Amino acid sequence: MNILFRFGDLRNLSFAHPTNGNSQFSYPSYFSSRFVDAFYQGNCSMFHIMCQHMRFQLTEVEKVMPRDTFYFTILRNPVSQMESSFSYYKSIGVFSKAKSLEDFLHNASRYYEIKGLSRSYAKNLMTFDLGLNPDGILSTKQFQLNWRTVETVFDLVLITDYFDESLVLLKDALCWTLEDVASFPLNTRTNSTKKNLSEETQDMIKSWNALDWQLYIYFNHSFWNRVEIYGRKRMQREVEELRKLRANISMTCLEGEVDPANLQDKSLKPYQSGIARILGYNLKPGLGPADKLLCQRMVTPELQYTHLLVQKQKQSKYYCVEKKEPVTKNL
Ligand SMILES: Nc1ncnc2c1ncn2[C@@H]1O[C@H](COP(=O)(O)OS(=O)(=O)O)[C@@H](OP(=O)(O)O)[C@H]1O
Repeated sequence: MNILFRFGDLRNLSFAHPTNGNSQFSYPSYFSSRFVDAFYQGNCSMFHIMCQHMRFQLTEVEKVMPRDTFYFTILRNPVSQMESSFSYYKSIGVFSKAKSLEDFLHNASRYYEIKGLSRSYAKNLMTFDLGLNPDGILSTKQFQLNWRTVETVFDLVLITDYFDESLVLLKDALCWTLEDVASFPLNTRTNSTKKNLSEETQDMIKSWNALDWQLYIYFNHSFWNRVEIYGRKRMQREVEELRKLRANISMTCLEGEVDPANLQDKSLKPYQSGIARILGYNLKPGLGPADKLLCQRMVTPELQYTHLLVQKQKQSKYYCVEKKEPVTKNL
């Protein structure tokens, strides 16, 4: 999200933000155009970028975004995702009574309620967020239906586990530069709040999240097909370049990644959730004004950056993107 925020911020592009300064579009409800600031108020017809948390619903997103919008999403291995989700949302509804992730998995039918408000965090989270049914039947046809829906809607599906390769494919698809996608990991947890999982627990997570697991396997495969088409050597070269660039920016900007208690600038403290301790960054002292702005933006957490962009957009009286006529294709 930080990459999109910075790209739009630098170019004064307009963002579709959630109403009332929220960072989510009334999640876990399905996305609705009513949840978009300015659009709801009728001040602005179209936006350049929409990237905040939502449960995706194409028909409503299409009301807000231009016809030629590029849609992309990112999937993650459901095993590490569930471990992360449990630590982020341990204190709420669905996980609150479970003594551990293992306890939750062993007694899932007791803890998980299909109508529960926080159930999205506990089962097939990606399937849910993509607007599909997380409690769907486990059949080959259902898996295929999910793959096909996702690949019809999204122009590009990235994989968190290959973050740098993903960034290279993204910048290529959008005709951006490596500078545009150079970024630091954000929302990283301290090691003490990460848990190593046994083989047995990993297998239980895969079968509990079978719809996500099938999505992940399919798109992991299609991701590497795309890399093949891009060129393995070319990919390797560009990933190396990206890592060098990140290392250089890090030398300029960062003193280090630290526990939130040790942050010098408290305004850069990431939101802390559940039992997770989310790390932040201390910037190098004595940065010049231009470097300071760039460095600060690169480590500004999601909630604070959203607030900055909302304020900026309000002051500029909502610059809008013209709604273009639909392109009729010969089908
Ligand atoms: N660059 C990069 N490469 C690989 N992984 C990364 C990167 N940046 C963030 N992360 C990991 O993503 C997890 C947080 O995801 P999000 O930023 O989407 O969080 S949130 O949903 O907005 O709360 C969180 O995972 P966990 O640490 O396992 O919880 C981050 O560590």
